[in-house]
Amino acid sequence: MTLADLGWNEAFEKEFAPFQKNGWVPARLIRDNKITYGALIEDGEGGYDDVEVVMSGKVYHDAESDAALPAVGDWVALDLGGEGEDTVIRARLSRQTCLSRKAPGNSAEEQVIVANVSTVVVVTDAGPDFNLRRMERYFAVIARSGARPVVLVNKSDLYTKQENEEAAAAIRELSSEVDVHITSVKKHRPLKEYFKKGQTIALIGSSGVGKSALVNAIFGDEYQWTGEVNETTGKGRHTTTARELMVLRKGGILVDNPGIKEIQMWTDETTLRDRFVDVDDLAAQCKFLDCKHGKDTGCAIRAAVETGALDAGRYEAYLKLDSEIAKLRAQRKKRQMTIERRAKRDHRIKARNPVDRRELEHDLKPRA
Ligand SMILES: Nc1nc2c(ncn2[C@@H]2O[C@H](COP(=O)(O)OP(=O)(O)OP(=O)(O)O)[C@@H](O)[C@H]2O)c(=O)[nH]1
Ligand SMILES: [Zn+2]
Repeated sequence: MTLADLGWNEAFEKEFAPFQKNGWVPARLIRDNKITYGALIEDGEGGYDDVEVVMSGKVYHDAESDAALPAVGDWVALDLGGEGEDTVIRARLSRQTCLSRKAPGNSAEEQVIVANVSTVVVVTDAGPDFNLRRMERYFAVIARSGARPVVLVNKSDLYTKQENEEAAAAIRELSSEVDVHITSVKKHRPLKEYFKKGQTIALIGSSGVGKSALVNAIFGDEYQWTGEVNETTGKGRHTTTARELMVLRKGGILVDNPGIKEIQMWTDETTLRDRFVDVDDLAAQCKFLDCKHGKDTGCAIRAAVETGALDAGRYEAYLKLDSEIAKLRAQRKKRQMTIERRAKRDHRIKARNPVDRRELEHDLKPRA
């Protein structure tokens, strides 16, 4: 195992040269804990070590926004420190790609999900999951990241050859950049081809399209990819020691991080809303701002249904929209963990600065 297996390349090497002179070592961040980060470094014996590291005050102060702070997937320069000292991130190398989304409630703020992703694989099917609008949104997110877009039209065994091919062709129409493959859990070779040494791969797509099944079909013997946080305990595999980047023995690095799911749910919600822009426009004309569009006086939506301007079926679907969105949001809430971590940034950052952290630990100690 070398740095190249972790995604290291010439451009990083070049940028790192001045740091090397300080005796710092390159490391890739694979985990974002509350207080620390997890990082992989070479162990000098052909393998790598998983170490807990903290950020230097300088790295924090130099960051102009949250998005500029080190994130999972970043390459950093580590100061290993002496006996009993913290291992400290002294610098973050430039990102070659960056998968991110806009933070909720603050469209100007960018949330970095994973840095230095080579390929984002969107999994869908030719059946109920097929939605070109949503696909466009995925493509927009991927294009912004700089990663390579790939789409798998999965579960091909459940649809006719023609259905699969039409779905694939329609997706190719959306983007000339994208590689589209027809796959099934029995025919997963196309996905496997992207797992090359040093390549970082993220899989995205609706629940139940077969992401876990595909990954398990390829790597099942070395890694059981559950794809989901355990619903009942809320803990699942995302414990403090979980790796959000999995280095696979056969080559490639799999992104396994709750933020990916965030992107997907946000995309779903926007797509859902988007189907009803015309009804939303009508709603703006209702007499009362809090109109429930039921028996309320002056409801512009009901009026449109009565005149036949709006289809009754669409009206029913629109009334369900809020509850569908509420359902999506409830799912999202389960992942609030990640977002809360970011909201507590200052506290956490403080905690990452070794000097401040000692103070903080002192403050947090129960008083005698
Ligand atoms: N027939 C058929 N079934 C499949 C295929 N791929 C996955 N499935 C089944 O679809 C179901 C859902 O698959 P998962 O791999 O759990 O889906 P996922 O995308 O990981 O879903 P989340 O973890 O909720 O995001 C499982 O019962 C799989 O066995 C396929 O190619 N063909
Ligand atoms: Zn109304």
